[in-house]
Amino acid sequence: MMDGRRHSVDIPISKTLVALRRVRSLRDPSTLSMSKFSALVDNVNWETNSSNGISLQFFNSCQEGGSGKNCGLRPKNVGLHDGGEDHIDDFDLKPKVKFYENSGRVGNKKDHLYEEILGNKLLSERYCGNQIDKTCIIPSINPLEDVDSCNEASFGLFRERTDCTSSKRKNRKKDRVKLFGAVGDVTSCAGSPCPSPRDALSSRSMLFFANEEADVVDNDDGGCGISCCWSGTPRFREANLSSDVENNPLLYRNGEENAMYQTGCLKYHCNEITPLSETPRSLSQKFRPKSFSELVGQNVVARSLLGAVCKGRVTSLYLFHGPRGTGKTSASRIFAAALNCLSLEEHRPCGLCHECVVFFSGRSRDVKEVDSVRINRRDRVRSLIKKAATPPVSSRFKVFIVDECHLLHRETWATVLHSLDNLSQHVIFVMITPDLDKLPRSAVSRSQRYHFPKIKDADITTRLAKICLEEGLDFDQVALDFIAAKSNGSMRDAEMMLNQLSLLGKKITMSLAYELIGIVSDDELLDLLDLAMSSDSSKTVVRARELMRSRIDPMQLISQLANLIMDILAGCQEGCSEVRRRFSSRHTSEGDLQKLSHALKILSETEKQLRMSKNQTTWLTVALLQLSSLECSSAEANDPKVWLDNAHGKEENLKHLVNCSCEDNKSHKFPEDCRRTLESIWKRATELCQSTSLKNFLIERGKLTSLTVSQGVAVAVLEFCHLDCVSKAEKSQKLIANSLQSILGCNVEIRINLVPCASNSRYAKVKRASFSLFSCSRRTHKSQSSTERGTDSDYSDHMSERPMITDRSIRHFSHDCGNLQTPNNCCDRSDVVKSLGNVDENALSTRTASSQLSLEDNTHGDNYGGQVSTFQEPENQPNCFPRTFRLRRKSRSLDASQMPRCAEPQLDNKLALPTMRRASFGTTVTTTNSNAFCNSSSNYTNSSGDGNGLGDRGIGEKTQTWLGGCCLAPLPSKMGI
Ligand SMILES: Nc1ncnc2c1ncn2[C@@H]1O[C@H](COP(=O)(O)OP(=O)(O)OP(=O)(O)O)[C@@H](O)[C@H]1O
Ligand SMILES: [Zn+2]
Repeated sequence: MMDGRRHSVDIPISKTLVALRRVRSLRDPSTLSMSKFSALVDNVNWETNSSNGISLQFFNSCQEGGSGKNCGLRPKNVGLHDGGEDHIDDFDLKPKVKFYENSGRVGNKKDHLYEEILGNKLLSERYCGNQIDKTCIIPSINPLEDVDSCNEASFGLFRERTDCTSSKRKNRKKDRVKLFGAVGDVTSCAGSPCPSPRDALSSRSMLFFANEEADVVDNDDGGCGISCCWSGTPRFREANLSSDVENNPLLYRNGEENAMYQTGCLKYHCNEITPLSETPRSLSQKFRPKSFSELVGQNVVARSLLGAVCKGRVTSLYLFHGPRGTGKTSASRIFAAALNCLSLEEHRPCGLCHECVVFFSGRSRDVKEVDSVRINRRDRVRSLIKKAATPPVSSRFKVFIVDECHLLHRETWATVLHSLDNLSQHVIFVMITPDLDKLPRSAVSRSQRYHFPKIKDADITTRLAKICLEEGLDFDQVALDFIAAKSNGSMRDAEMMLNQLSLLGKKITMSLAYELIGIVSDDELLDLLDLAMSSDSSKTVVRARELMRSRIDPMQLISQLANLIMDILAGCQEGCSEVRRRFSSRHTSEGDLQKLSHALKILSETEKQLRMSKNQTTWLTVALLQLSSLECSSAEANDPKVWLDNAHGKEENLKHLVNCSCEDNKSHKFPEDCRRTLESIWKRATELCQSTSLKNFLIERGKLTSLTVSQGVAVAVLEFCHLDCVSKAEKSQKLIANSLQSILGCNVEIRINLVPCASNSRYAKVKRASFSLFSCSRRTHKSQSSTERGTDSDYSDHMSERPMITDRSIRHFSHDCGNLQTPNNCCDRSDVVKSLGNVDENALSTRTASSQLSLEDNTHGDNYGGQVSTFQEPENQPNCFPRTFRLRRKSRSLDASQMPRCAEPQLDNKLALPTMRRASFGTTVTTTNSNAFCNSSSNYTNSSGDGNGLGDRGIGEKTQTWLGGCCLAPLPSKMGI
């Protein structure tokens, strides 16, 4: 059966010597040291002659039909001797180095010859189909055998392939001589704890005189790209394993088996391999799950796969997809092992049976991991299919695991899918990808898909704790929680982090984790967020700089801040740290939550900017500063209560800006707060104006009387006492808008009112009600009772200070800033003019007439000192606008056709002009003096007392058409100025 042959191959002497030197470094497989090989090399039968030739005698064993021809020693040649049937003799007598090549596979009949090198017992294994001859002990430890099959451990020195009895091989591998100086699979040697399949390429470096193509490309698979089987395990290394196994051919003892596949890994180093250590490279490798029960957080998948195995209901194409590091590759290997496990128990793979042992030791010939990049070549994929078509060597199934299968070309997919039907039932492809969308639909639909979701933090923590205990690592539970939270559902990431931390040799604590990972602690983060939201600009900037100067990457910081805010908004439920809980309990008001959600928006925008920016630190600082200048656009944010919540003690906070025009001020402090806020904003805005004259002009003549923030747009109402001032302001409106914009951080619409002062005789003469138009704020307006007003000394003072404004001239324009859209809801200019009675038409800017007349939202049922009529908006038109309101002086009612279900407004005859308040959920038309912020009756008197009011003139004869969903509100008194 055995055919020992002797071969001679020409090898340059220098290379030979180098090779031999390397051989000396080979280590003992039983201990992962190469001592045995050193001994072997020491005993190499050197034959030299004067012409610096060197001859080595090797034996190559081919089990089929070898001729036993000896290749003699030749100067400059290395003679490789085939071991033949008398190989033991050969072994004993002649060479000190012998290798046997097992090339025989005829049909289903496979004979394997194994030999332990140098004195170890010769073992042989014979396979007849899937029948394992009981005399067989362990397959394929023949060092040369699986160089061809690219799968198995090889202890090889030189190999001469020309003598292989297979003529096919002869042709293919002619004159190739290789040095295999390693324990382990030379051409694949991937995975845990050996390098991953991607590292297979590095195995090239081990090849000595090799033709690269022949080396890297598997010989048996014709270069199909199959890189290994169970690449995640070290190769067989136990020299005495065979003898152990001999006694117990089908089962290993637990410990041995574990030890076997958990030990050792290889390091490729300049053309040679030296074992790095006896332990796996990382915790991740060491603790790679080896059974379904070890697969954390993937219970459904595990149960389903196990069910398929146990019930024998397996299909030919599986697709494992899901985020990285969630166990797809591990599961595919476990699945492959389970499919071939010989155990009859439910618990499969058992890890004990022959198939399991072979598999986990990385020597299975029926489970292959395929390099999806390499397989893309047409010839390779064909070769793969051809290989798949051959029956399994010893197992029930031939399993091909294709990791990163999204890298397969369409054609490759097509070939694989096409051949699926033709392949036998025993062929199974397990495709793995993190991204299902990148696969052809046909592939997805034909496969059985298994989704591997992100692993829960709690599961990760438990696993980490277990690892720590097994590894004897000291740890703080919170640190593990933290690692789990940072690993984003990836067990691999978590284990990697733990691995890094464990290398420090200290107790695994939070601070260590922060330091190593380069992130900000919760304390620091919340401190920064607090500062940023408190509008303490300088401290915020200082703190942000400190953090970034020390260690933090702006992107990291921004993502941490965003995560933190999300946690707080979510109510700090799961796995939330104590410090976060404390923070969120401090920020419970709706206003705070609005502010936080707006902050989240800013951060997400900034993150995009950061990606493209080189100056990330600056952008981040800008973003942090913006966090304090938030505007809230939601209805809740416009709730006066929210406003009041936020107003106190934070004057400069932009939250103060939210609807400073709100008159729902049961707190008398409100107007004062509001006034101060507006003053402060106005001051800052004017300071930003570059022109000194404009600055002075604005400070002296202008006033910011209202600021309404709605839907991301701030409407600023400015007042000037003189028409000339108005004109001047109009000319500079862009500059003003820009200044305000940079303070408010949002689009600004400017409206300018002419509000003649008492001192201004020219305008004092024309005392008419003034109204201004501004965007609705969706806030409810509740009236104050006159008694309340009476006691409101501030308010009374304020009112008494201000002369009644009777001028009806309106200046109203909007400035389109950026993407601000000015609503198109315009009223007819002539109507406005008409409605204003005897107002000087020229005093109305054309823009006024074309601008939006707003109806301010109000809740149904509100009234203003008994003078207000309220009506609801149509049910089917909540919040809709533009709306049309018709006010008829004659009927003193709203046009019912336009306003269904509206109550008749109680227009006061004496009123000069109806002031429309905003409408959102309900629309209220109030008849009030424009100057009367709170509609006190005294104001009406004053208002009507001028005799120029509409009431006298009878607006009913004229029709006002108001289009638009905003408010018409009296401004001067609003801010209590
Ligand atoms: N579900 C899991 N249970 C236990 N360990 C896991 C799990 N998922 C991943 N790991 C750990 O992470 C390592 C990598 O896992 P694996 O290669 O199976 O992930 P993957 O999903 O295939 O990742 P990728 O898509 O990046 O290839 C394993 O060695 C193991 O230690
Ligand atoms: Zn088993």
